[in-house]
Amino acid sequence: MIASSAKPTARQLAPSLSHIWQTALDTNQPAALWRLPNQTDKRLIVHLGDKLTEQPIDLDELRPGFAIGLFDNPTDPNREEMAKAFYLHADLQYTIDGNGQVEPKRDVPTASLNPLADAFQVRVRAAMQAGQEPRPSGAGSLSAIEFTETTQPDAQRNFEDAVAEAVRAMQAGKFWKVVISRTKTIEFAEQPDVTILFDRLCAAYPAAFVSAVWLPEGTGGAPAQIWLSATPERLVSVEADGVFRTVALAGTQSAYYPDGTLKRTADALWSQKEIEEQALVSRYIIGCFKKIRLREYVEEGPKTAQAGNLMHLCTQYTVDTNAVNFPQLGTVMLRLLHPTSAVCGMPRPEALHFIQTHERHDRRFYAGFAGPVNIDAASHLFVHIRCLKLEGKTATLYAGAGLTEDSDPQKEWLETEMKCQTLLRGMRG
Ligand SMILES: C=C(O[C@@H]1C=C(C(=O)O)C=C[C@H]1O)C(=O)O
Repeated sequence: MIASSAKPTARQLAPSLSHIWQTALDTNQPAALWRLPNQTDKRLIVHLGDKLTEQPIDLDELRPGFAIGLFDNPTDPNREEMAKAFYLHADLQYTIDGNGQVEPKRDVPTASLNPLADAFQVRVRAAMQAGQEPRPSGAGSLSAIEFTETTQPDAQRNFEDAVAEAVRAMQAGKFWKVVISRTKTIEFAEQPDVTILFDRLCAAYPAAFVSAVWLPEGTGGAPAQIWLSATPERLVSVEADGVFRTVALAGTQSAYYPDGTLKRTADALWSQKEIEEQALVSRYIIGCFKKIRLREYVEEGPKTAQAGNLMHLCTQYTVDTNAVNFPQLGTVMLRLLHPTSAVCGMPRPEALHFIQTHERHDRRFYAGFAGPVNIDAASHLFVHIRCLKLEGKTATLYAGAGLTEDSDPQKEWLETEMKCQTLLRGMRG
């Protein structure tokens, strides 16, 4: 017999991303996996210990972790309350490089968590020894992941009725903008490996923030679920050097001509309705700066930005928090901005009320916010759109459209279809 007992290399001994992710699922430990826009490294954290609860998101105080906040959780802008979110601590941290090589970070969690951390590592090793081969990393993975769309016969009519109703309310002067959303359900042939879907989205959308968040049963009283997204919209970020960023993103068109060729961003034409819709979002952000008497911000745009299969109008805002001596700006702006008029409307209370009374689904984390906090001394929170909720083999996709009094219900429906395509195309790989 030819000996096949060559010593395993260090590489073969290292767990793969899917080993660690699967162990988090098997042990009911919440986990978050993400890749920042235009970066190669992916990050994974596992939360050990206590059940997740909603907590105030104070970027200056929280220990490293990942926040995921509900849409329907606005704070009263007149009270000094902080935005709330479910918060996963980075008790175990891993970096996954461009070749799929996993590097654990040697930060020991707090002493009381050590036994849990050890037990987790044992489970990961057991998964490896059980012969679960680490799959090749990257979107090139050949495993077919099949899914079919579930037909929802009344979905289009219900959505268009809600749009027509919103248009009437805006023509009557009740509010100026509202974002109405709908869902689309798909059924996977078998429970998908989320790390493959995540890798595919990363490869398809290098400029997006891509994330997958595992919330075990009972988080916020809900069944076990995984939220997956590839969002183009930054809500609030504060870099290690103290630079604060946010964007006003709105207006949507396909990034392709009808014959399938890609448009250049410079060739995108925008209607008056879209220009006004985006200007409302910009005005809202500037209104927030005014409220806190911040004058020294840099505004760039609006410019056309490509987001996967779509294009949007985007204005970027940056502030040097060191120069203006305002270290809490990120925390304060998160409280003031969420939910922005890009996903809710203006004025916010009226738009929110309309959404709550006219949408037939609970948005949960759709149009909430998600992202790493105090990881490598930086925090990056994104508006949680272009997302889906996975429960077993069933995924619910969410997509919305910003409406003004000039909106056409059928066009808005098509816009939500295009937004659903971002994830559907990306996941097909
Ligand atoms: C609400 C969504 O997207 C938002 C709404 C947009 C619009 O109305 O044109 C554009 C970008 C996003 O700010 C979504 O993708 O579900």
